[in-house]
Amino acid sequence: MTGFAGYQNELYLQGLAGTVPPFTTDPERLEESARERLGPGPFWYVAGAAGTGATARANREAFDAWRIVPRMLTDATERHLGVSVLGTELPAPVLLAPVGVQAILHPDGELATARAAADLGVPFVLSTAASHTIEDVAAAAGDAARWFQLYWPNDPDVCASILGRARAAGYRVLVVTLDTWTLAWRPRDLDQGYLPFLRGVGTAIPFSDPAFRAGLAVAPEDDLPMAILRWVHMFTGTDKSWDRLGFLREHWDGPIVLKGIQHVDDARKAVDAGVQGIVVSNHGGRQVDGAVGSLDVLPGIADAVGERVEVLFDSGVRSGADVVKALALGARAVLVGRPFAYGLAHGGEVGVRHVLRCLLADFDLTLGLSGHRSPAELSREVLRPR
Ligand SMILES: Cc1cc2nc3c(=O)[nH]c(=O)nc-3n(C[C@H](O)[C@H](O)[C@H](O)COP(=O)(O)O)c2cc1C
Ligand SMILES: O=C(O)C(=O)c1ccccc1
Repeated sequence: MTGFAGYQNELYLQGLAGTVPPFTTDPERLEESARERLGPGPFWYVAGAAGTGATARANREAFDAWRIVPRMLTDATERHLGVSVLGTELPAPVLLAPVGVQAILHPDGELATARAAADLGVPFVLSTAASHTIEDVAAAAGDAARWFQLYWPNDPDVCASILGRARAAGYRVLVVTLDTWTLAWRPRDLDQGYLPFLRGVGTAIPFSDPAFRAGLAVAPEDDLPMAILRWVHMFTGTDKSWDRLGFLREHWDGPIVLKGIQHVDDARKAVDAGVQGIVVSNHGGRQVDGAVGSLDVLPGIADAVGERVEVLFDSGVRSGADVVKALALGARAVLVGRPFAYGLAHGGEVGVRHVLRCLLADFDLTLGLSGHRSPAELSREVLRPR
């Protein structure tokens, strides 16, 4: 067995030789062991969700509401997992979601994640709230696909400067996150008094930005709280609107993807705005409590937009079966968040690579065993409601 499923063989052969994998292959156990490794601050910051956690639960329930109906004797021994996303061939329909402040999980943070992703050819989406700069992460990623996620600063000079840096450093796709113009009510973080951002973790990009620094009376190194406050003010606020997307278009000549779409009408507005893609996402349940599961809204959105924008999906993807379900319901590819963050916490680059290889192997095998040779063969016919 070759391809991504080869990781299964590798692990069995290691087992034969008396060794077991350095980290668990099971996503739930991985979360448990991340909890043991990390302090409560970082662990709950990553694992936590908005309010009562109802949306994060709804994300998982939405996956559980669908069941795969396997087909036999289809000869799915040879499989091709590759998909084309926004003009690039990816080895599999999986990307790493933008996750900020990765230095709370491992000192190498985004550098380690970018290396692991590059090694597998999986695109890594760098968050504006990263712990390393745009340029350093680009260097770590080498030739691999680079995507940049924007927390859209109110200050146009700072926004233009950050976008210019990302373009100059070779990032091609811009992901604009719409659902986090302020942080939600997150009781875990409030009870712990833990927000990494307020400790200056996740500020590498603004603090290294000439336009941002030019607006400060005192350098961030000399007055950290003031610089953090200014940045928080800059990326929170409600002055964004659909008509202002033109500003981003003027400053970005590659594909633009809007992240955080949950309503069919917003998906249609994205089409009208002329962007190239959307991420159907509720931020892993971290923003609106009591919201609909992200997978529940995917089919309606996919139907509404058709081929006019590329539809990506995230929030709650944990297994190969989840990837099959999201693709069958209309996603071209999925992004994963927390699982790779736990991998990073376990072993930096090696941990992220392990988690990714597990997910890709699981997807490869689930796709094949359910009778399919490629993502293109997945449609709603493959699923049944529970
Ligand atoms: C710790 C953490 C930090 C995140 N930071 C960002 C971020 O900086 N920008 C962003 O667009 N999304 C961010 N997200 C949301 C993810 O991109 C993604 O939407 C979400 O994690 C998907 O859900 P999952 O964790 O269930 O896979 C973050 C998520 C987590 C868990
Ligand atoms: O925590 C998050 O979900 C998130 O998106 C974020 C926002 C600001 C800084 C770091 C992460």
